[in-house]
Amino acid sequence: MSAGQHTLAMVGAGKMGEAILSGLLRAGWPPSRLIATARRPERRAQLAERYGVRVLSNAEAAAQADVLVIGVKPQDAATLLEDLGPRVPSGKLIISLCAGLPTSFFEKRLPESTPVVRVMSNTPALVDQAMSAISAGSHASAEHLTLTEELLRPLGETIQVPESQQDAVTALSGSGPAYFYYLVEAMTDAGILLGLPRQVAHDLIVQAALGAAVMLRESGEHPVTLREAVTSPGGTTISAIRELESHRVRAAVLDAIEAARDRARELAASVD
Ligand SMILES: NC(=O)C1=CN([C@@H]2O[C@H](COP(=O)(O)OP(=O)(O)OC[C@H]3O[C@@H](n4cnc5c(N)ncnc54)[C@H](O)[C@@H]3O)[C@@H](O)[C@H]2O)C=CC1
Ligand SMILES: O=C(O)[C@@H]1CCC=N1
Repeated sequence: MSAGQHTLAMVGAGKMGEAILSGLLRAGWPPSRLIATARRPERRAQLAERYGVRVLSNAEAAAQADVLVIGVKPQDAATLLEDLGPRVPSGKLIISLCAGLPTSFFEKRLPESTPVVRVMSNTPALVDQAMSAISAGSHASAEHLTLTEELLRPLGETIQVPESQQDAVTALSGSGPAYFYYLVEAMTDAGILLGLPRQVAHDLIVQAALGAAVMLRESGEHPVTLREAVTSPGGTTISAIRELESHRVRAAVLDAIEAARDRARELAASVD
């Protein structure tokens, strides 16, 4: 069955859920085949008004949709499934967006043999530039993986990874946009330090980031080669690079991303 015939429920439609729902609508999904659930009444009203999707209870969503995407925080997943898990009818595909939680976490809380696919996406789904990494649980078939890829492809790139790599993917790519925003904030502050108006500094950095990203993707060159092309002998860039090196920024990046990977593991350990 192709993605075009399914009804999808976003169970816990927060930031990621909204990014995915809005992307599916942009890709041509009719609102009648999309369902959202949310805890707060104001959020439920907002989703119905903003997107025209059906906003139902979790149990109604599980009954009516054939693909259930779990978009709650990892810390809320056990509570959600305690109530919902036993009520999920057989034959549904469960797609989890939850950082850290293994497919086995869901499998043990759902009716036997329920197929579960684990996905780590990221917020650039809002502009169809996500990277969604996909792994099969023990009852998910190649068809379930293909269907999940079809669902997510309008939102950006997709890649299949072994589930053992998902915590690393989460640290690198799920959280990745935040690292770039953090760098943009810091670089904008540097522009202000040097006397530029905030908006000018912001615009300069955003365009530099965009240009660098497009060059990385389209040139196929190694980042070192691209950086060397900017770094003139005796010029300005090497003076900045020397400071970055003396502050051990590369080591800080390695440590930061390892800490994010460790946190994904902790989230899983804390809920079992
Ligand atoms: N925000 C991000 O950049 C990314 C988040 N993720 C994962 O996506 C998931 C969602 O993250 P966000 O969208 O940032 O969180 P969020 O807090 O914005 O959204 C979660 C939503 O689930 C709702 N919810 C919680 N319990 C519920 C229940 N029992 N029934 C119905 N709704 C319920 C909350 O009210 C909220 O609206 C998390 O598991 C996170 O690990 C993955 C990749 C990137
Ligand atoms: O910070 C988090 O836990 C989520 C998962 C990846 C990105 N945001």
